[in-house]
Amino acid sequence: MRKPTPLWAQYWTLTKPRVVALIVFTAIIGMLLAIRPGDAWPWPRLLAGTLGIWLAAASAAAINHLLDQRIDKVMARTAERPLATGALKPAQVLAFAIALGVASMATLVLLVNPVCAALTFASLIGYAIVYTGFLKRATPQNIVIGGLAGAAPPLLGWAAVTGMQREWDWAHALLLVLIIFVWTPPHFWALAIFRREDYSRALVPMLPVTHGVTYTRWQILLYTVLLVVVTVLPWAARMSGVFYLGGALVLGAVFLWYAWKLLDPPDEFFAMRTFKYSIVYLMALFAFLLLDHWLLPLFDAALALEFAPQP
Ligand code: HEM
Ligand SMILES: CC(C)=CCC/C(C)=C/CC/C(C)=C/COP(=O)(O)OP(=O)(O)O
Repeated sequence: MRKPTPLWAQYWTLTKPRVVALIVFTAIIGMLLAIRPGDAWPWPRLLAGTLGIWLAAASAAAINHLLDQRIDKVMARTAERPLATGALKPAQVLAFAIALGVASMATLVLLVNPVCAALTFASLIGYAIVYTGFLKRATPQNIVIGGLAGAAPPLLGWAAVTGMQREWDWAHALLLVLIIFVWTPPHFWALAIFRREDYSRALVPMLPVTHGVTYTRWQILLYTVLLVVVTVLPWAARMSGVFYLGGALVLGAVFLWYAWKLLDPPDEFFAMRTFKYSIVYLMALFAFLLLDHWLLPLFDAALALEFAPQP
């Protein structure tokens, strides 16, 4: 007999821990890119910003569980979620989501800054209410438009550090948002192809259900080409250097290979492999942005010291 899942683990599931981990990772990278080499590190804002953004994303994820109970019960992938199985009651989930949301706003308003708090609140509403409550049920463009909320974290991180006061803050942070925004359709539609029967049974109008698999595969390829183009922009805007550019192009070439092969896949699991690669891709791309911003200047400084003329 299977051991029952402990109560704390049911609440932990509500926070979509793995998705939110990557969301917070992109927010932290937004923070670290906003600090220029030579600036002092604003540790209290970095820590409180990370906590506040995590709390908001976790609150949004819990609201998503609450509003999607009917859908989650019908889909095989989500049928074990705490509300679908009855392990938690809607009132418990609502209380948990409100507690996380209030804690998030208190942290961001009191310890970070109002710009970061307002943008984070807008993302929370964007995902939990606009995407989950309306778009998801209304149009196959749901994840394209709704993707804006999931793409916002680097901007939230950037705002935590700077308050968006300096020249170029918006332009640079929005480039990072644009990358995740364009990444979201290939990320999600690859999974949706594999899980299309789930969505069809739950009457959710995802693209493979409304427009078919072949059309969705072409859309994935189209967005992947666009993604490779937009990932060049941080280099073109002189925000990042050639180390980042090289990494982005290699990662992009592999993503293009997946998207191309998905047009005529070797087996039905290939869409799932493409989905998994999309996650590795985003983690690695943001790691390249960070290494390029922080490690290369340190390396250059060490080299300059080594070869500086001796007095
Ligand atoms: C509207 C935008 C998005 C949609 C519709 C979407 C959809 C999904 C779905 C349906 C799953 C499967 C979840 C599961 O089975 O538990 C998933 C997994 C995942 N997503 Fe997304 N996603 C979106 C945006 C994002 C963003 C912005 C990130 C991070 C920056 C992200 C990171 C992940 C990760 C890391 C997983 C794997 C979770 C695991 O291994 O359990 N997603 N996504
Ligand atoms: C404040 C802030 C940064 C908010 C962003 C919050 C957030 C958790 C975004 C993740 C996007 C996501 C997992 C969408 C899938 O929802 P779905 O309902 O289509 O997937 P499901 O079927 O797995 O529930």
